[in-house]
Amino acid sequence: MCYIWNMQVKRMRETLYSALLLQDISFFDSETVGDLTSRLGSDCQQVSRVIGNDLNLILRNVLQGAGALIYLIVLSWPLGLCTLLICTTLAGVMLIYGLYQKKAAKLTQEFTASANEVAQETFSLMRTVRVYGTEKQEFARYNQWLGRLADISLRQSAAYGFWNLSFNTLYHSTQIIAVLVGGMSILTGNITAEQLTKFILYSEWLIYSTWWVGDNLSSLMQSVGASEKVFQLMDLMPSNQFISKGKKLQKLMGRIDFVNVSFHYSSRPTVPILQNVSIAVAPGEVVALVGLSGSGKSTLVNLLLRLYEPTKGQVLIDGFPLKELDIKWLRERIGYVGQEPKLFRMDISSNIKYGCTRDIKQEDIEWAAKQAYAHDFISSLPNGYETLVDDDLLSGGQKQRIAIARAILRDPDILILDEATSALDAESEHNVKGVLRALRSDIMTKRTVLVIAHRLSTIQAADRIVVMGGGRVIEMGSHRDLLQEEGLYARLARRQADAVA
Ligand SMILES: Nc1ncnc2c1ncn2[C@@H]1O[C@H](COP(=O)(O)OP(=O)(O)OP(=O)(O)O)[C@@H](O)[C@H]1O
Repeated sequence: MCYIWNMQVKRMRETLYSALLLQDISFFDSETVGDLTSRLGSDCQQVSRVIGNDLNLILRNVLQGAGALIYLIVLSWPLGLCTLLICTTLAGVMLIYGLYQKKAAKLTQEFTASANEVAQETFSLMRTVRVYGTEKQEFARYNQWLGRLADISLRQSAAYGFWNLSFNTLYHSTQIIAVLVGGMSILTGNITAEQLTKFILYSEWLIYSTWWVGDNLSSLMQSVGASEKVFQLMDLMPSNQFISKGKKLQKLMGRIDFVNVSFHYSSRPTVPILQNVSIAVAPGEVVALVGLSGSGKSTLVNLLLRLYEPTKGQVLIDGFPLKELDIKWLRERIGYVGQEPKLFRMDISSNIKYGCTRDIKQEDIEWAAKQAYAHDFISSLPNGYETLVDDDLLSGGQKQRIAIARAILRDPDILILDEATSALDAESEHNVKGVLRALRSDIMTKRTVLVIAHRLSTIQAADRIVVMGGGRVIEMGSHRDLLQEEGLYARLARRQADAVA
């Protein structure tokens, strides 16, 4: 038992390692959360059972059956061959049954993963479900998968019944044949009554061994069906960025060049997301990316973070292709605040110092929180910085301020803000913008900043504004220049001004 448990933990560790530490982010785009979690849970359990239990029992019964068969043939070869024929038929039925179980196990895993996915999605989107009153629809969606699972298990029971019937029929046939053929052999004096009794006992032994092998083989096949996906995952080649040791520069200056970059997501190979994008960002420059929703701004940032590789062109940092740089070293020097910061279920201090590799003191954490205007609300929480964060505890703006504090504490050479202030009220946004301005203007810690924002008021002071449309750069310049150009930026700025008025 302990051995099987250890095996299971080992498989779970290997599976998680393979997914988390060796795969690119695109791997997670193509997998559902339910599928991945069931691989870690029930699939790994099945794999351990194969190694720890089924194989052992199969081997023991094969040896026992082979011994019994040899003894039977020695006792009486015609009777031995009849029993062998029956056992071969039984093995044939067993094989078909085993293959069916393998297929059924695979479907069971898939349906369980889909059911888990629906349950996880419903629980995480509970507010939306409540507000839209779709509890019954969600229940029906879940039930639909459970129905499929029930259907499969019904078929599995029917197959088991067929297998049991075949076994019983063939088992009793052996006894009938033994009595008939054996009785005639006694009459003709070929064997003695004692030999026939031994024969019946050993043939029972053989057929039971065959049954045990069959039973364990079918559960082995089920495990193989379930474990295929675990092994597929463990066999995946690790991503290049984790195996090749790249360059570590003495100092990151913060120059960024997107050179003729084109990109599409592998899940939608026919939809170009970026087309021949070329942008050069000087060290210490603040560049804002604006454009309509879906124009590819976040994707460009994803390429800079090397979450995806460009399909054409390249991204250079300080003149070096991203691929040549040590990815861990580079990411340690980049601060990133995303659109909807999700916090970890840890205390606030741990969330702020998350991913920081240098030695951090509590004063540093509080300093960063003060800079991000998060200190006051954190202090008012019952346990202050020790408060455990759960998703309902903090508002969107408060989470965003914690994420900004995390980026500030990192003291990055390149700061990326993807709609980082979208959830803040006007006053907090003004305050945080002040901090971000200070962060980049400090001569000692001058850093390159890439800002994505829909609220154009956020980025007016940027050194340069890049306007994107349909995956291309369509305008570039300062706020004032772009207003004069009368293009998309000017139109967007006018619309936002109208909306405020
Ligand atoms: N992981 C993904 N797989 C497939 N397509 C994706 C993925 N992420 C984004 N896309 C698609 O890429 C396009 C560009 O998305 P992106 O998030 O880069 O736009 P954006 O300009 O940042 O939009 P927004 O301002 O709304 O955040 C969209 O059409 C989006 O549907």
